[in-house]
Amino acid sequence: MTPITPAPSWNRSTRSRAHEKSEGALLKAEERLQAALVPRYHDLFVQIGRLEGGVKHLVDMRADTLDLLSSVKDSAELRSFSSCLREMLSHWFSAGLLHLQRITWESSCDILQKISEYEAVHPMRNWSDLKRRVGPYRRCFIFTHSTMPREPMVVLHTALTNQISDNIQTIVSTPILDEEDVDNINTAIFYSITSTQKGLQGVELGNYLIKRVVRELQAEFPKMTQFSSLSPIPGFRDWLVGEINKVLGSTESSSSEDSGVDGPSSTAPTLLTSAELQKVAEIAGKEDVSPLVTLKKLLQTNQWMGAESMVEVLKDPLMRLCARYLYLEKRRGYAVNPVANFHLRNGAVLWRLNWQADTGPRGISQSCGVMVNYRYFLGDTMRNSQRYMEEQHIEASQQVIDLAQAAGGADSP
Ligand SMILES: CC(C)(COP(=O)(O)OP(=O)(O)O)[C@@H](O)C(=O)NCCC(N)=O
Repeated sequence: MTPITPAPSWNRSTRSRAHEKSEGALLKAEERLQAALVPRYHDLFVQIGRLEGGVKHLVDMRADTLDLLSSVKDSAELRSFSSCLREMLSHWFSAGLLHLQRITWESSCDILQKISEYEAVHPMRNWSDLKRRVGPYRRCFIFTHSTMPREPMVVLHTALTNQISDNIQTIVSTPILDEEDVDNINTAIFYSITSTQKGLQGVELGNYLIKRVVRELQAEFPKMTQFSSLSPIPGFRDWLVGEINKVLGSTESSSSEDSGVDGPSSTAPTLLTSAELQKVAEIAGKEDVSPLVTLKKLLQTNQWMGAESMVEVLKDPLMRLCARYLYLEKRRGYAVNPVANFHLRNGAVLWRLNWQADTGPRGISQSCGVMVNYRYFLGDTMRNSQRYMEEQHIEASQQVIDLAQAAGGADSP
């Protein structure tokens, strides 16, 4: 075999110089292309951001853009405008530029008033409610930003307990206790989080705040070992009514088409077992009406809560269907429920469904009174978040998985 003779040194250096030159030219061309792709309004945003009140103006401008996007048909230009703003705001509102502040009854009135007004999850009825939320066995933390010093950007309410709460009434309606017993605290329950600036949607301030507060609480309570949310399930009741309509619609269409072949009703999603439906009809005293029609009306009017026997018979199907809604219903591969998507993005586990956890009118109307614990196992959050974001994998407890699988197993209505 002919030995490969190395090229003379002058060839090698010439070749490497030519290679470096072409590399350099390529990099310059790439920089020119990147600059050309930056929209002109990007430089305008930079100028505005440098002005007094400019960042707040850009936050409000993005909020207006999001409102526009929700009202007009999908506009690529508007979407690009919004994502350019979001990208810049995410730099200006990065974790290192946010200031953590604990709110107590001694905080200034204007901040306390905003905490009350911004509360989006469990609205406060009066000053006593507010005092309870910042008093013993409670922690309220906010992020502020130097461009809006007296504006809570995001608010997190936490209850300090000795177990993972399964009921919101025990948190927001308990009498104000005199003082905390540190030995009685080993768990943090995140029961309300609200991002107050619509223009910062997608900047993930809530995610930053939860992680920062965990560190804060670990420092204050070294014995704290459990971190979990107690979250609402907005949209579950409406989703369930939609599923009932699908079954009713498919039953009507299959009974009207006398094709003799399995119509949509044989593939319509199963909701309740025949036995469950029969009990609903008996208890409601509507045996001459389709049990699903009766159930739909009971759900839409919250009347099912009026009879203990009805509550009992609906517990199993509603828990099954809620697990299916949270664990199996997806939009573009991710959880369809926004609160589930938020906590799963953070790396939490879909850990436990709680029956009759929120029996107030709001809880019954939005989720048939069911609430969910998204549990933060600190050593696993990064992996869980990565698996959710990259593989759409939802980490869930066996209770949730069993309930969701049972939802698929109920026989046809
Ligand atoms: C759930 C929240 C806090 C998530 O906010 P954040 O972490 O900033 O996520 P994103 O809005 O940037 O995607 C936010 O969506 C919100 O305030 N939702 C309404 C109140 C609620 N907790 O459902």
